[in-house]
Amino acid sequence: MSYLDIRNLKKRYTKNGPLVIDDVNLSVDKGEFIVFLGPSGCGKTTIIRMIAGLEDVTSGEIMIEGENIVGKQPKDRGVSMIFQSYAIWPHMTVFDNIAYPLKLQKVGKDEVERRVRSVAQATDITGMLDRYPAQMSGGQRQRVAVSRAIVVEPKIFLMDEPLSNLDAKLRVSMRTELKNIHEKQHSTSIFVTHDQSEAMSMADRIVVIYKGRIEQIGTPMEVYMDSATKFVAEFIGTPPTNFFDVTIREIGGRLKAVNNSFEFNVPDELEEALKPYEDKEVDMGIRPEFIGLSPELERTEWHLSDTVISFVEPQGSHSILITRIGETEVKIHTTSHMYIKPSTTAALNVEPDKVMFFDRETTKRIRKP
Ligand SMILES: Nc1ncnc2c1ncn2[C@@H]1O[C@H](COP(=O)(O)OP(=O)(O)OP(=O)(O)O)[C@@H](O)[C@H]1O
Repeated sequence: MSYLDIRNLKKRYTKNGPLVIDDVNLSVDKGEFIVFLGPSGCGKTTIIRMIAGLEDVTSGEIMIEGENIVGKQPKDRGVSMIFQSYAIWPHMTVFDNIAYPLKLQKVGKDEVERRVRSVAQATDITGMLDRYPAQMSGGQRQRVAVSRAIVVEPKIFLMDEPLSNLDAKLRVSMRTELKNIHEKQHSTSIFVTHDQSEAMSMADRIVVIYKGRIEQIGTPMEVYMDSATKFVAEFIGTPPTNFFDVTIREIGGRLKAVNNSFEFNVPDELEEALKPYEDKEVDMGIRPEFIGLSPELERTEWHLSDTVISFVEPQGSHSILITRIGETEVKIHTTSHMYIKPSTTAALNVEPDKVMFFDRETTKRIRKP
């Protein structure tokens, strides 16, 4: 049994309405930092509101340390939550804001003093305890909201897009701060975001959610390098994965992924997995950094196509090149500082073990058996 176990969780907002959460299962270990990642409307907020007890569960169980908390009052669940709009009270000092939940729990005065100061140290607002929220910046107010949520030492700390009201620069620095606070407090945290770079930089494990279902659970590197579905490969990474419509065919005794623009040799290790797809259409995905460019027109066994580069977007450390293969726009992320001029003709070769194929119907990755 894990620290938090979510089993067969389902949610309908109305009796005959759609299942907005459709059989979610998740186990979280004590001290983990979990990020729920997915597009707007996929159900992230609904799940954490059900954990917090702010929303009814249609069916399923939410177990914390082996006890099913479904049906319990929010205040009895040992869970704290902060929101996008950090609701702190304007008429109270920072100290009183943080102390408030402890006073509700009738914690003694000395203990309140000790815990507020200890949390304020972790969130780096010790010098501001006598201020009022109006005298603070957005980032500082969000730190007060975090302090107030963690001062009660919750079993689970839930955060619903807590950084989205902050400006871009502060957002990035608050990521590191929140992660630091998490490390110091050893809290078990669930953080909701639709921003994949926020998820990648903060999570121990990412839960990718789409249309009320979990697409994949994994470390940031796992969901990036080993995407389980077409949605995950598309949603994670900037620029996103390039996709091609291809048909699997045997040509000259070799399995190939074919369309009007290329005949690409299926990598050896995927031959067996792709054999049942012969004469069927599948989606082929390649991340922009796994397409190699040869202006000398050198073609390897894993040659995709020759092409003319249409646009170049220099990024300093690398460039993003934009081209077309047939009807498909393709983005290439160069791995060096080399500058390629627009209108350059080049051969595109692929790293064979980085090519992904997805089943058209299930959208799942076709893996070697
Ligand atoms: N109170 C409600 N009544 C009916 N439907 C709702 C209600 N709240 C949310 N929904 C629907 O449930 C689905 C999931 O919504 P939810 O807010 O959980 O998504 P989300 O992933 O958190 O989105 P966002 O990133 O935009 O906040 C959506 O289709 C939404 O329209």
